[in-house]
Amino acid sequence: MAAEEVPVRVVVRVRPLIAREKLHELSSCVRPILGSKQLVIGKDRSFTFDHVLDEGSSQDEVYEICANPLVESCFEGYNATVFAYGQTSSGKTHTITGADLSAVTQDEQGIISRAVGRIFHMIEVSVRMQRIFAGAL
Ligand SMILES: Nc1ncnc2c1ncn2[C@@H]1O[C@H](COP(=O)(O)OP(=O)(O)OP(=O)(O)O)[C@@H](O)[C@H]1O
Repeated sequence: MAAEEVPVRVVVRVRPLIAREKLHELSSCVRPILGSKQLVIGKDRSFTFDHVLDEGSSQDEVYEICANPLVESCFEGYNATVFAYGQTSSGKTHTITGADLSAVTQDEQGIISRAVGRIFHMIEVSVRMQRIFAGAL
């Protein structure tokens, strides 16, 4: 298996403040600790996860950490599920499907588009290799 063999991994992604939150001068109530897997909530309540991604994390980084090892393990016969959980407006849709479905750029693509792209890429590579081997026989 490409990923470490654990049944469930929990990754926390902290999203940046959005326009309406800035407009109301709200501030973030969570603080990722740089270089660690910890997140501080409020003043001093810290929690540890498998990964903590801060406000600056890219869609690509999220995909590589949360989904790609699982997508690749599917080609070794494993089943896997990725789901987003969080309160309303926490960024589930942004993370899973992408920034804005109507005009999504490659950088903004979410986990689903990236996973489907990767699966087709791996199928293409596998077909090419089969052709090369068949030609060599
Ligand atoms: N990582 C991010 N970077 C920039 N903007 C983000 C990010 N995550 C979410 N947003 C923005 O925050 C807002 C809420 O995000 P989103 O719609 O994905 O939340 P949700 O959890 O799916 O909400 P709901 O449960 O209400 O459907 C959107 O305007 C989205 O563009």
